[in-house]
Amino acid sequence: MNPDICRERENATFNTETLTNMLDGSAEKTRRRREIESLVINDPDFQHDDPNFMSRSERYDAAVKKSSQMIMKLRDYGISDPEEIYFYKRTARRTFHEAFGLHYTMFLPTLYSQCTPEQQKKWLPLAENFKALGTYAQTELGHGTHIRKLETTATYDPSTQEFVLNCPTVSSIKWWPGGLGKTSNHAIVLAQLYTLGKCHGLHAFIVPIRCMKTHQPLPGVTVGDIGPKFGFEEVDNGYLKLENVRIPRENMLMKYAQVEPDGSYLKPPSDKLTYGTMVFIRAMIVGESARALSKSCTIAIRYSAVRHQSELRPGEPEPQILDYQAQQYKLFPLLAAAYAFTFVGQYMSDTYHRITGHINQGDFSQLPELHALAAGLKAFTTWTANAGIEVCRMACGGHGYLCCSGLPDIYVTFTPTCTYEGENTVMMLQTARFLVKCYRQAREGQQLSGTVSYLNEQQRLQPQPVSSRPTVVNINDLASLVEAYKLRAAKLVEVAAKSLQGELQRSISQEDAWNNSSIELVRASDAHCHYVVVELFAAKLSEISDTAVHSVLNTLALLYALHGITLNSGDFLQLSQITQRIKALLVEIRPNAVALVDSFDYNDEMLNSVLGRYDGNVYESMFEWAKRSPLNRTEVRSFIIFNIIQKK
Ligand SMILES: CCCCCCCC/C=C\CCCCCC(=O)SCCNC(=O)CCNC(=O)[C@H](O)C(C)(C)COP(=O)(O)OP(=O)(O)OC[C@H]1O[C@@H](n2cnc3c(N)ncnc32)[C@H](O)[C@@H]1OP(=O)(O)O
Ligand SMILES: Cc1cc2nc3c(=O)[nH]c(=O)nc-3n(C[C@H](O)[C@H](O)[C@H](O)COP(=O)(O)OP(=O)(O)OC[C@H]3O[C@@H](n4cnc5c(N)ncnc54)[C@H](O)[C@@H]3O)c2cc1C
Repeated sequence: MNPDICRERENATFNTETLTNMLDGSAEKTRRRREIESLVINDPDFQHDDPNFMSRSERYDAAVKKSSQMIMKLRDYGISDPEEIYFYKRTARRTFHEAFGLHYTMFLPTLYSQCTPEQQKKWLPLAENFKALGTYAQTELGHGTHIRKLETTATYDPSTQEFVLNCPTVSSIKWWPGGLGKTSNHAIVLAQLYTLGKCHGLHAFIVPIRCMKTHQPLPGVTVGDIGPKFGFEEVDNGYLKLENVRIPRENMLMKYAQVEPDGSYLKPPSDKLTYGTMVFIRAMIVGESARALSKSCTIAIRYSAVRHQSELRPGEPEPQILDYQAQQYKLFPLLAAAYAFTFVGQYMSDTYHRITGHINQGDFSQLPELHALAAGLKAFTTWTANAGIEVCRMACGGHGYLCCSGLPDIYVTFTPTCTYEGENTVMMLQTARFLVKCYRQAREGQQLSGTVSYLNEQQRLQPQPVSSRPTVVNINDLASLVEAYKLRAAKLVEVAAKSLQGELQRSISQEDAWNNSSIELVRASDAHCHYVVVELFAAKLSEISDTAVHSVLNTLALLYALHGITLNSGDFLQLSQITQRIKALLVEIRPNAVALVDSFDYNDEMLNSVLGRYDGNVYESMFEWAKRSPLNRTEVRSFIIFNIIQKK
């Protein structure tokens, strides 16, 4: 064990196991999670070479094999709890996505949430036993964001009681769905529903695309892989062109909207229920932001504890780079954000399941807030985590740029979360739409609830414009900082609403006024989400009984909130002493940095990083990894070079 990293652990002021248990929910949950992870770690079937040493085709084949192995093994172990399945899978897939990912994350959830009981009776056994292997095909070449303009059509033929599916133009070819190119034999296809000559907008259909026996494409189906990408090399994101493909009427997902045998259309309680799977994934992505950022912090901080470089004081030994204030200022606010997002991810998941429970009982009243919250927090946390992973990579110097550091793979796998499941700017604008509506309701005296109730509070407290009030902050008191973020959010929502109002008074259209206020609208949503994160971090602290853990997390929460003020100082009165306070907090966190990342409890296999190894023996393992590179399998690779040298 590296002596530096041993010393770091000896210097910690809290018990990492206590914090790990808190993050898991209990000591028993930690035990069970580790037990499941060890099933993968000790399984020779999952000991394979680094995918970075493989070609794309080899990586895809290996991913399919791994997905298949996981299915068999989970069955053999009798593991069926969704959270335990997730622990097993994330250990096995390490930093990469799995070939059957979309089947689990979107195909099955769509069947669960949008099929009638009769349709579930038919399709769930097929899908849960992987006879029907599916994906979620919504995006087209011409449209990803603007789904109301998707062009694929599903036209009902009452004479045969079938839907006829077509991609009428090049721009209507389905493009991007994960697992579509080579893996899936079915797809949930989002298409414009036409019946009795009328278009009823976007609806979801189960479409067989490959023969369940031969896996060959079915008649009228052109399908394939879209080619190499920035990352996601294990995933066969694909294209799908449908030409007069006929499916039975019963293949339209009819829990909310129906087409009768005669073609008559029964509309849903809300036309946004078709968008339900997207809200689910957005809500789950918040937790993924926390995991990607916490992994990156674990790697960068452990490496920074064992890396010695440069000279702090003449004549003294080279210090640990973690002792540089600049290095701490890079990494510790990200560590704080990783904890903040861990708590927000738990809150978002709980809120999603609570509200969808009400929706399943027919209460749709909280759907708008769920949509706005999931959209905003997905954008806010992925933007922060995406940038943070890069900071962690660069904080590791040259070695961070090696694939064996784990950081490039974390980055290329995570970065599309800013785009897929709702491009982040578009998502922030969706949240702004909800905030402006709530602001107007508060002005009219309506009582708001949930995460926007502060808009009432600000109206009641002081009638004058929020923006005219000074932001006085007690920088040592988290409650005071929460208030500052609340006031900032209220101020920026008001600024955005007034910008819209001003544009409208210039008698331009609502749509142009909206577009001309987009900068303020995005800033208002960002401020709202930032307040929600700070508020939730503070609320979590009130649940912690262990004084040592409470103290270290309180320090992180203060750092997160104060650092956020310095990043947005224009929205707060730049309090000069904040920087000094931040420096003091960095010093406070320094002895606990490694213990704080240890508490995330990532085993080496899942971290997949020679820099972030638990034992800190980075150089030895880097050298061993490099020697395994395929280029090193022979001493002389290119005889051309050899001949040139000989000719000299
Ligand atoms: C099990 C573990 C899971 C872990 C998962 C994490 C890892 C995942 C790994 C890999 C998976 C990769 C997945 C990627 C898959 C995809 O990308 S699928 C495709 C995703 N595509 C999108 O997200 C499209 C984005 N665009 C839209 O959602 C919509 O076009 C829009 C919301 C931007 C606009 O919709 P539109 O119908 O035009 O509505 P508006 O006119 O803007 O607003 C009208 C009202 O509708 C409300 N609304 C909009 N969307 C929703 C919704 N989803 N739910 C509820 N309500 C919604 C909106 O607020 C408006 O309401 P008001 O009129 O009252 O203001
Ligand atoms: C790795 C990966 C996996 C994917 N998997 C799937 C999948 O499984 N299934 C599926 O259906 N799709 C999938 N997608 C597609 C993904 O959902 C879309 O790419 C995403 O929704 C963004 O849409 P777009 O590509 O049309 O971007 P665009 O909307 O064209 O974005 C381009 C720019 O236009 C801006 N813009 C667009 N509209 C507005 C507006 N109203 N106001 C202001 N600015 C705007 C955006 O902010 C952005 O800056 C995947 C994509 C990726 C990268």
